[in-house]
Amino acid sequence: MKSLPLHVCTSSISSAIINRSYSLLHFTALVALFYYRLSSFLLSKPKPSLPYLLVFASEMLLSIIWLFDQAYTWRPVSRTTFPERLPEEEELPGIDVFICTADHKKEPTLEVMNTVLSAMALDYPSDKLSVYLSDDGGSSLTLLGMREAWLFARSWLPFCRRFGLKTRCPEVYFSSLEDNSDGPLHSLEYEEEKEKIKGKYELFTERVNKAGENIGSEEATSSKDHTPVIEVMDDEPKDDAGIKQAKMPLLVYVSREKRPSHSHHFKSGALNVLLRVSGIMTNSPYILVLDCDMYCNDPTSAKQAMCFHLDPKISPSLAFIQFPQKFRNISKNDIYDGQLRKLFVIRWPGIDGLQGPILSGTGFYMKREALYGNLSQKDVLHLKQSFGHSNEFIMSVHKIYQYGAIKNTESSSKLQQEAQFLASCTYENNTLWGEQARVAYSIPGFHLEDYFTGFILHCKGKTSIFCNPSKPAFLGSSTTNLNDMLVQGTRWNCGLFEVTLSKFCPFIYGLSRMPLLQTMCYGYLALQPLYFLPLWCLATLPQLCLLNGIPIYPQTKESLWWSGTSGLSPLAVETVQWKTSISSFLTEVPKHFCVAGSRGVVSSSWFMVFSFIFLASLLKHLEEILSTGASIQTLLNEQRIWMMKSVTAYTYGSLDAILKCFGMREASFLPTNKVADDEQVALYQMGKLNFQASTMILTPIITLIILNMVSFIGGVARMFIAGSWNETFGQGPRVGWPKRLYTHMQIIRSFGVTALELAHYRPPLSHLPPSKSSIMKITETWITRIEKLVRVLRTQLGMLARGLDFLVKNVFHGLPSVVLKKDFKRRTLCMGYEFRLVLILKNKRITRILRVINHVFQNVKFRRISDRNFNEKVREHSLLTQNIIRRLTWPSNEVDLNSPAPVEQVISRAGGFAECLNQETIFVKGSSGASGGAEKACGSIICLLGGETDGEERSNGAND
Ligand SMILES: O=c1ccn([C@@H]2O[C@H](COP(=O)(O)OP(=O)(O)O[C@H]3O[C@H](CO)[C@@H](O)[C@H](O)[C@H]3O)[C@@H](O)[C@H]2O)c(=O)[nH]1
Ligand SMILES: [Mn+2]
Repeated sequence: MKSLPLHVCTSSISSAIINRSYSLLHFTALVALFYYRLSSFLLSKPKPSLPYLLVFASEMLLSIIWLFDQAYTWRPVSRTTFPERLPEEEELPGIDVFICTADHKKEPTLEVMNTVLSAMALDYPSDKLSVYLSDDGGSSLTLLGMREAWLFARSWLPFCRRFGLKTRCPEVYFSSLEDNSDGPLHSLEYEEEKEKIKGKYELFTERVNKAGENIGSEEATSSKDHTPVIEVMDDEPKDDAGIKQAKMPLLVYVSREKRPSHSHHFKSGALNVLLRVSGIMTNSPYILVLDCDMYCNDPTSAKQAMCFHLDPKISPSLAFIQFPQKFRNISKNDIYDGQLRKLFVIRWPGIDGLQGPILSGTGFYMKREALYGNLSQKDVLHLKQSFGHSNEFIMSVHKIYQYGAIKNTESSSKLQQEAQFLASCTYENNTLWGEQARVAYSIPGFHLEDYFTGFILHCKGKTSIFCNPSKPAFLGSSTTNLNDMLVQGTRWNCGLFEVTLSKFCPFIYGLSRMPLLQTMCYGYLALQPLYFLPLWCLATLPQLCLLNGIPIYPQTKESLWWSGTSGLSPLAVETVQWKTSISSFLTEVPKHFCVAGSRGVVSSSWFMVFSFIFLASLLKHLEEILSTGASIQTLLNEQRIWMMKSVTAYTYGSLDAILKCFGMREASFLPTNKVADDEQVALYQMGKLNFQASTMILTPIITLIILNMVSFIGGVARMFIAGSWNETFGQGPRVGWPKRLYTHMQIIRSFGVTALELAHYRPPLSHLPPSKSSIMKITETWITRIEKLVRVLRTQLGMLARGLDFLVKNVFHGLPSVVLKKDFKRRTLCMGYEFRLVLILKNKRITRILRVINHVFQNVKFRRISDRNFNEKVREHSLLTQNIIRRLTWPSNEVDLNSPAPVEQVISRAGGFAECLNQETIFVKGSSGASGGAEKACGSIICLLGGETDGEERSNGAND
């Protein structure tokens, strides 16, 4: 038994593979995008407009945030625990449960008490369990509620234990009784007992509610100004005399001292007080922290957590076990993404495979020692500096768990005094509380204690574990309306961004202390508030540009003509004259800049990269959604709420943080409203967005919606009226014949072109020295008049080609293959000279043309390339021209206009051939029907290459 593991960790290999391949692909595309952006920025004249630069910056920021997010997907794991293998109950360590409440109006006392009761009823030895409630409101109602809860617990806990209830939050248990499968069914004893308990529960609720009505509003000020109140619930029952009392966990009410002149550090302050007070009372080695609305849904969570804490292999560095935040009030549609799906379903299991999940505020079992920090070799003076002046507490820091001290009535008044001292608001002055470890709030006015405390712990080399059993361990209440959700989001993002702006910025403070991937995870959250910048840009700029007809992408008048020959039909590409500026640019800059040079020129096909990035991220999101069993609707909801959050919560959060940083804003923590409003809940359940929100929240959202609608309608209308489609979408693919740009087919084709480009990791002509690139300088109308083409080519080539050999060596050098394609259906023959030169000849008499071609290439000295690595098909294509020409009857299916050889093959090729493979293609189009156009074309090529032909053909193309 002992040797069996208490828990196992399974890493999901398949999803790691999917995630990593996606990341890699997407990353490549992003690099391509920046390459394009940068090059078109360098090349475009005049320099791009401000909107262009802003859009560029937005894309950069989005990509950086995306990159950090990838760390979460690197190594997702899941864990299983075996609580039945834990040691005997007597050997289990103690647990102190900390519950925080702050405001009895927003956090109904009855609900808080239900959380308290469910924690007391945890399936854990009662003498090892203690529950502390911190009441920041200092409300007499809460104290009264605690006393009542204590009384009710006397009946409730034995009932739970006796019948082994699985639901131990009384409210939930009684409200779901009809469909409750808990307890031994049909047992008369159980039914009887249940009715009795139900009566007691009703009595309990009645008393609490009545007290709530009487309390009035006199408490408003007292919540900010009162002495510490600490009360241990232990009144002995008088009425049930004779019945042997069941063991009960300790229950303590703590309301720390509050003074308007002191900062109280919100929840972190409250938790630190509990840490101290519990230290001198029970000093349990483990601590469970709960929000007041988060009840224990699965009583076994404590034992599950112990499966990790008690594993000697991992426990030395282990700081806490984090359970996911789950919510009882999520509707099926979950329009506000209240369940924070991405966080707890994707990110936390992901980071669990690294150093461990980020602390999430509630539902975690923390090792007390981890919060105290390094205690070794410290003298009393140091300890006092660090922990304050309570001797009792300093002793507790070193003491192991000692339960029962407070049962002794004599010492209990002393203890009470000491506890009050520990809960006073001056106790922390001139100590290290809030710094180092503890519950950290080193940043003035800081309230995001969870993220920050976890961060500090991880920086100290501690680890954490994410435990996500199928039965939710804890259930809380989520926000169910737009306003609350965005207010809460503002608070979180303000906190996150405050850390980013402080000296604890994860990129600086974390990087040297944590592994890179873990830092990236923290970094993602640190940057998340900044989503607001790109979203504001992208939600306004393109729209305004569309409306005003300003092309947002730089218009490149020059466009390199080239074509791809992937599986798609051969493309003809518009030729636009290169401007001399660019040509000279090309000749002047070093070769790799030539890449940039030609790149900007082919802006069109980069449309593909944009589409890829967009589609890939959507598809990945979809994959995540489907693989975790969520619905498509969830995807839509998440996208929508992300955009809404970006323009509101993230925006205000970041601004708040910046203002706080400059001391222009006071710290505040508005607890989330936990009182359900029936009307709101009804709307939420129906899946309707509730727009009853503050103007602060609504203004940006509505403004943007209107702007987008107006721009879209206005922009499209304007384009139709003015016919300025091309200008506006100047970035669209410029593939096709002149004058007939932008047909849908050409747009589709351009995808193929870009795909090829991507496959080769380089733009067209990038391999050529600038001087040779200029061969491609061709005038606009070449395509319509073959003679003109030839003339141009001749003049261009003439500069270089002093002879055929020279030409072959310098221009077509290293081109390994001739590619042929015969398309019987369209009756075309396509012949490519390693994609550099392709002839498309419409002809019925193919053999005749072949003869001509044969003639052309007879004069060329071909080299045979040696390449053992080529696969069969490519090898076939790599044969020299003669070989192919010799076989006048083609093997019909085998010879295909192949797509370019895969990059590695090209690279491995000897003799510099690697330099040469690319897809530049010259098309010569002739029609066989009309007066031997094909022959003419061939003749032209022959002339071009310096071959000899009969006079007729020559006279057509070579007059000048
Ligand atoms: O001055 C304060 C303010 C709040 N709280 C308590 O803190 C808890 C969380 O407050 P809530 O209003 O529910 O905020 P949420 O945004 O729902 O809480 C999330 O975010 C907080 C950080 O902003 C974390 O502390 C929480 O654990 C996490 O659930 C509640 O129990 C409050 O009673 C205090 O004790 N003192
Ligand atoms: Mn909450």
